[in-house]
Amino acid sequence: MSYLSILRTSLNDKLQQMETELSVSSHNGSPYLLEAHPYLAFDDADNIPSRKVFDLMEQIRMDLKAVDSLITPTRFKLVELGTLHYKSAALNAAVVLNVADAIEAVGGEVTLEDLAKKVDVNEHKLGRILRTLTGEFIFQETSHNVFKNTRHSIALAGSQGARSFLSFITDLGMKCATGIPKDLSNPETKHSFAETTAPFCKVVSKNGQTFAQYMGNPENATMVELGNEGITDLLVEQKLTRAALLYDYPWAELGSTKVIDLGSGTGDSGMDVMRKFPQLSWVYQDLEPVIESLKKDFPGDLIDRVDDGRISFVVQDYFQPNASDGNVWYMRGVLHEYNDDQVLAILNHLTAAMRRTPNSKMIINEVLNSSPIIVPTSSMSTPSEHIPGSQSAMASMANIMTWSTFSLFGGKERSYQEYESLLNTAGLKISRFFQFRTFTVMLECVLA
Ligand SMILES: C[S@@+](CC[C@H](N)C(=O)[O-])C[C@H]1O[C@@H](n2cnc3c(N)ncnc32)[C@H](O)[C@@H]1O
Repeated sequence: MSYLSILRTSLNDKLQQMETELSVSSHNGSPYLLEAHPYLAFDDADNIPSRKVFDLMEQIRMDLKAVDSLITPTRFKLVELGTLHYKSAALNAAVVLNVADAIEAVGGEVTLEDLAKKVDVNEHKLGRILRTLTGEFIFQETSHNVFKNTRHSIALAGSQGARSFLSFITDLGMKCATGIPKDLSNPETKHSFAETTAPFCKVVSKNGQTFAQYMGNPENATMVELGNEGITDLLVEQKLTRAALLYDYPWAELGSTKVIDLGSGTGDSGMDVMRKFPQLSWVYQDLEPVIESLKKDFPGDLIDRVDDGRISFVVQDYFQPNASDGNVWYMRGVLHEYNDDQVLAILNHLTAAMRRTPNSKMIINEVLNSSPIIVPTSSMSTPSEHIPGSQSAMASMANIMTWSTFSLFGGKERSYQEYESLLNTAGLKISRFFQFRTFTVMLECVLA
C-alpha cells in the first residue's frame, strides 16, 4: 500500500471511531465548525474530552498534518511555514479591532463595507485580514464580501480577557521569537538559561531589562494592562491546563494529606485543587512579598480553612533548608526557571525535608520538551503510530509553549529523560507519570 493509502485508510478509521465516541458521549452530536457557537464536547475548558477522544484528536491531527505535508510541494510548504507570522498578525489585528463583537453587534452577518465602517479601518485592508483568517476557519465568508463568525471566532466575542491574552502572545511573542535564532549562536547567550539573557532582553527591552523589570516600569503600562487583562479576566493559561490538573492527577488518593506548594506564586492552582478536594491541607511557600500579597487577597470562600489551620503560609526561600513538614511537595512551573545546578540545589533541600516524613512524595507539574513523532527509518505506518508516550501530549503545542516561556523569561525546559536524570542525581526516582489531557504533565517522585 502507498503511504497516501495508509494515511487515507487510517484517517477514515480514526474519524469513524471519533464519530462513534462522540455520538455516545456528547450531548452536542457531531462536531461543527461554521456555526457561531462553541462545540462543548471540545470547547468547554472545564470538561475535557474523554481519554479516548483526546487521543484520537491527537492522532488525527498528526495524520492530517502528514497528509498536508505529503501533498504540498516543498517550496510552498517552507514558504508557508516561514510566513506564519502574517497569520498571527492577522489574528492580532482582528482581536485588537474586536471584529468578532462587531459582527455580533449587527446581527451576526455583515458586509465588509459596514464592518469596516464600524471598526473604523480601510475596507480593502480589513478584507485581507479576514480572508487570511477564513482559511483557518476563524470567521467565514458566506458570500462575496459578507462575513460571519464561526465556532472558533465567536470565542473572541464578549471576552476582553481572551482578546488581551491573544494580543499579548501574538504581538510580544512575535517580537521575542525574532531573537531566538541569534540566542542560539551569540557567545553571550548560547549556553545561558538566565532571565537576563532571554531573547526578550535583546529584542524588546534592548537595554538588558528583564521581562519582570520591564513590566515593573510605568512607561510600559499599556503592555502591563494587556497582560493583566489577559491573565486576570479570563485566566486563559489556566483554561488551557487547569481542568487537566484537576482531573488527570489522582488528588483524591491523597486524602487529608498536607501539600507543600513551593514557589506558589498567586496560589490559584492550589485554590482550585482545594475547592475540588476539600479534605486536603495546603501550605503556601514563596518569598515574603508574594506570601504577603497572597494572604492579603486570599479568596473568601477558602478563608475558613485558613482560620482552622488547614491552609497556612510560610515565607521560604527554596534555595535554603526547608522549614515545613509535609507528605506531598508540589512544584508547578518552578524547576523550568533554573539551570541544572540550581535545580539540584532546590531538590537537595527538598530531599532533606522529605527524609523527615516517611512515604512523602514530590509532584512536579511542568510542560515537557517533547518529540511530536519518532519514526524508525523503515516504518511505513502512519505518524500517529509513532507518538512517544513519556512526554507532554500535544507535543508540538508543548514545544511552542516552552519557546514562548524561554523567549520571555529564559529558563531551561526539559524532556522526561532530562528531568529523570536530574531527579536521580538528587536521590529521587519517578514513581508515576501522568500525561495530562493538555500539554502539561505531572511527575510523581519518591526518594530512591
Ligand atoms: C513561575 S512562578 C510559579 C508560580 C506558581 N507555582 C504557579 O504555578 O503559578 C515561580 C514562583 O517562585 C517564586 N520564587 C522565586 N524565587 C524563589 C525562591 N528563591 N524561593 C521561593 N520562591 C521563589 C516566585 O516568587 C514565583 O511566585
